[in-house]
Amino acid sequence: MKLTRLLTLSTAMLAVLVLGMLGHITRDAWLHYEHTNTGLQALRLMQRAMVAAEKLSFERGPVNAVLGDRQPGDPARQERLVRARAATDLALMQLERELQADIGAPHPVEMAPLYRTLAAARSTVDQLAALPPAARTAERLGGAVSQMFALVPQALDAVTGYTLASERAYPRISRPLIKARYAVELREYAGRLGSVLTVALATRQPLSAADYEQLQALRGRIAQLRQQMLTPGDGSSPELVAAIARVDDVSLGAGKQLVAEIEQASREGRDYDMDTGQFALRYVPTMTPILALRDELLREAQEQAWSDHEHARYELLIASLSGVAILLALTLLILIVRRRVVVPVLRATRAVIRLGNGDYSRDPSGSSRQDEIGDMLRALSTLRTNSIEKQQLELERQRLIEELRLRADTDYLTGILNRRAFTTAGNKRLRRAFDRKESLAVVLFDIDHFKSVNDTYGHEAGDQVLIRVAAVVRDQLRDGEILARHGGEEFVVMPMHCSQQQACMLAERLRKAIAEEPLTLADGHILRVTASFGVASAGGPAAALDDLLHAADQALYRAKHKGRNLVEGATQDGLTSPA
Ligand SMILES: Nc1nc2c(ncn2[C@@H]2O[C@H](COP(=O)(O)OP(=O)(O)OP(=O)(O)O)[C@@H](O)[C@H]2O)c(=O)[nH]1
Repeated sequence: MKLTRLLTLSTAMLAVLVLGMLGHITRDAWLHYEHTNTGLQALRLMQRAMVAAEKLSFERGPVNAVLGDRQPGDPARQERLVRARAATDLALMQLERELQADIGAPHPVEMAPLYRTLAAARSTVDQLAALPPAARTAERLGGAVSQMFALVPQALDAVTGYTLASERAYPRISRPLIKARYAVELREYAGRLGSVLTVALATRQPLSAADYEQLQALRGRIAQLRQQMLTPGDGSSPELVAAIARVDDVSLGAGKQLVAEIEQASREGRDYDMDTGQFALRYVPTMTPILALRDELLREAQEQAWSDHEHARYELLIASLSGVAILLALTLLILIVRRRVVVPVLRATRAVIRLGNGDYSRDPSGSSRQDEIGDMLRALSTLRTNSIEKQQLELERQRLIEELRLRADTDYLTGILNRRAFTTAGNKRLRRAFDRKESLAVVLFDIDHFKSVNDTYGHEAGDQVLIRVAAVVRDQLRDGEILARHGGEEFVVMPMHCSQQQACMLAERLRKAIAEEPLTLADGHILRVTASFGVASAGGPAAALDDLLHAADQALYRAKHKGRNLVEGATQDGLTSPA
């Protein structure tokens, strides 16, 4: 697998793994954060439901006052009832508005039935209050009070439901929430304690046996709730301890005392020194410390919930930022590896391939990096330099070999082929002519009276004559026609395939050219030389080169003998067949 492909695959796999892991962590953090958001909303709903329950409890005070009032009633009492009902309606409306938002859990309160029950209870109260006091029988009064009692449990159900939802999101606030709910219940039962007296106070009758029983049960429940509010050493804050002390002092102290006084008067058969309205005016304020206690507990729970919520938000932020940082770091790492390792390695690979193919055009070094890759590139650069030197040496060697070969084949004086080279080239051409069944001829010529040139003008002049004659003949020949110095002042020509007659014609042309060419010597002398030619050809069954040369030599001898400066062709007798 190619390195780039491997890197791409590894990068993709790593990215998938890291993204998956980061996605999982961030999703968890997000879900936890969402969970705490839901918890906060549940907490708000719980508070609203608590306030609604409290207002429903509170409304019973003015109701009792109106039910025990004369006819026509006291406007102040009416006014207090109107205000209490408005406060209840506002609390219920706020609860309903809060419910509009979806918290992702079934709502434990149905507003429509609550509104219906409330409307019915209020209607009963208003009808009863409109009657003359004598017509308000204990039974009817008890029914109205019971209808008012029935409202609060519905709100308390909502409180319980939202308390559980809040606890799920914030397990740590479980204890203050439960205690706050106890406080709401405490307020309700303390209220009921006063409401039990309504019938007796309104009708100016002693408390019934059922009233005593109910009072007893309520006191037991209140004592139980009080017990659960504060257990020794449970780490409650000083503010909470103070709030409970105030409940003990005011609600459970003064409030209970007021109820006990009415109860005492009832037992003794005395007339009550207050009606329902006066009782409510004194009794209802004693329950305020319970609400203060509830608010203190809620404040504690809220603080804790906000702290947990902030922590969840912080964790989500950290998870998101860490994810982004890890992704950035990974991307940077991959880019660095790609730039600093993969790309140079690929460059080095291409350089090695180039060097292997003998392409030294580019230097792979080009880098001042001090790591292993830099070392490798420098080593490749050195290899390239060495290879270039080696290549140059090889070229030089080839050139020298070629030069030596040329020198071995070349006559040192005239620059034309020497006898050895002619023998090789001539034999080759003769074989080819034989294969192709072509005729071939040789022209042998010798400078006439050359000894006298040497003798007259000196050996060097003789050399110049040899050089000039070779040049003159060379100019007369076409490419492919061989000219060689056969020895001394003797030359040989092997034209392209031609007959003896054609060869004789060529020889004649050469003879004329030599004879007509004035030769200027170094000392200024001009002389003319002639040459004698012997021509021999091998047609049909070819002759060996030596035989051809021999026949040509014989013809040349005859030319000399006949007076020189002549062309003489060989006779067929002068040839022998090749072996
Ligand atoms: N200057 C010079 N002379 C050479 C060279 N090779 C051979 N000779 C001379 O060529 C001469 C050949 O002489 P001969 O064989 O007698 O022939 P010739 O004088 O040319 O007379 P014919 O061939 O009969 O016309 C000799 O004097 C050789 O010394 C050479 O390379 N340079």
